[in-house]
Amino acid sequence: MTRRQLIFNAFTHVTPNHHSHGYWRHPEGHGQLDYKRLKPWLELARTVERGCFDTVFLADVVGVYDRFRGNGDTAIRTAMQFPSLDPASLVSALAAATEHVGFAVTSSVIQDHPFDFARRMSTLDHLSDGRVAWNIVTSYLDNAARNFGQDKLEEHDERYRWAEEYVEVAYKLWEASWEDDALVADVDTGVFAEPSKVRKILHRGARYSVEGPHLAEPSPQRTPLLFQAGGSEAGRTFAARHAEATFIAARTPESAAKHVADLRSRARAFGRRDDELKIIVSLAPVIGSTEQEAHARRRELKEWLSLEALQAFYSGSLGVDLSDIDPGRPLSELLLTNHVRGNVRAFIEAAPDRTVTFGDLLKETVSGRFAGTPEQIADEVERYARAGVDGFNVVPVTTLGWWSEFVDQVVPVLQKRGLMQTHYAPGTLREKLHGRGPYLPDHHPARVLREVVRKDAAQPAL
Ligand SMILES: Cc1cc2nc3c(=O)[nH]c(=O)nc-3n(C[C@H](O)[C@H](O)[C@H](O)COP(=O)(O)O)c2cc1C
Repeated sequence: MTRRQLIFNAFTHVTPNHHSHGYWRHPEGHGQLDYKRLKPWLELARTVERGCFDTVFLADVVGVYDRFRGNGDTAIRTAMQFPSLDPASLVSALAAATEHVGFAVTSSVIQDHPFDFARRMSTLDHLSDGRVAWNIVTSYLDNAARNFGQDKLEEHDERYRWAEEYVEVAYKLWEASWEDDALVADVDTGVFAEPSKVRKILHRGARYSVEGPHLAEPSPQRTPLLFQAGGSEAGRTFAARHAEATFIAARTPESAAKHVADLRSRARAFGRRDDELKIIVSLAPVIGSTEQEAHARRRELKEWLSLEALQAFYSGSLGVDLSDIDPGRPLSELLLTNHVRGNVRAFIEAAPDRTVTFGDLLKETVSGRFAGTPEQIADEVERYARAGVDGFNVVPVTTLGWWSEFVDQVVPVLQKRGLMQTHYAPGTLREKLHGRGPYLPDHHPARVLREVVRKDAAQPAL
């Protein structure tokens, strides 16, 4: 392969069930109940590093899924992304146990003040020697909004406008507050940092007013590597402008190819090169030593899925209470009714097989599960790579401890085919993924802000 090998993220969530809702009850899923202890996470990080994964990707939501039947009871009863712990708190421990693998932390713009958040990410970037990424999310749960002082979630596109200001504040702190040569630590003169080169950012915007300077000195990457997953018009535009890696929810290579083409043309319109935005899809493989074994295991695992938990999950993430859609009805029938609208209709229309029931679709959709031998899984990876995707969020089928199965059985096949790296490139996470320097390119909006802040700081104070 001429280009860099594909990206592989170990997709996980500090909770009993991330996407395989119901599997905490399965004998192989019990390990996930240890999500609140450090040891299994250290094992996970070491295992995926042994398999040359690019990152441990920590998903997060900051509320309970309370759209289904208008309350959070189902999520609470079925351990559906609940309870959950703070992902950022894990990272310094995982960084101490590893040397190369990166750590992506999900954090919503609705949850932390950007001043505090920027400092926390700079801290983690320092402590991990530049291995941190931020998954920028805008939240989709009303309960999350109410946890942070709002009556309900802001309207969808307004959340992306909010995100624009949020990243602007963070960028100013990361990129523009400290000049590269501000820190001198000169023992003879007693000057640690040069005050004229440590700037206030003087941000005044619709939601935030932040004086600065940034309390953390520049970290190895300054701005953490930027992940994002926007499916909507506003979300795709945001990804095309800011993200260095974006997730797309594609169920077939054909739909992935369309989405890739769309994102590439949007990114080009922002003056970005194609390789500046990596495009990632989910891969949730059930592994078998034969195809029959893999399919039998998949059928067996499917029995453990909790339909209720899935209804609660999709009600929350699609933003529609699905309790009035009979899960036993075939999709073709549902499409005939006017009752199913908006993104639920789009969700059903995108199903490759319309003869299945709605309940089956929910089960099939959890993470795009694929069953096969390691060779067949590698074939599937190749199909998506040919459609133009740059990498995969690998979703563990059962539990925290599942990773050794993938690393021991599938990774060697991927590596043999040149699809996955066999060793890590040196440097920060950004250097490993993008093969250029540790910082964002100078035309990225974060770097452009350096000049804006310099000019603002040069204005005489009023
Ligand atoms: C692979 C993947 C991972 C995601 N992880 C999270 C997450 O951890 N937390 C979250 O709030 N949203 C997460 N999302 C949801 C996105 O942030 C976003 O809300 C969703 O893709 C819909 O995009 P839109 O708001 O532009 O329509 C994820 C989406 C995808 C496809």
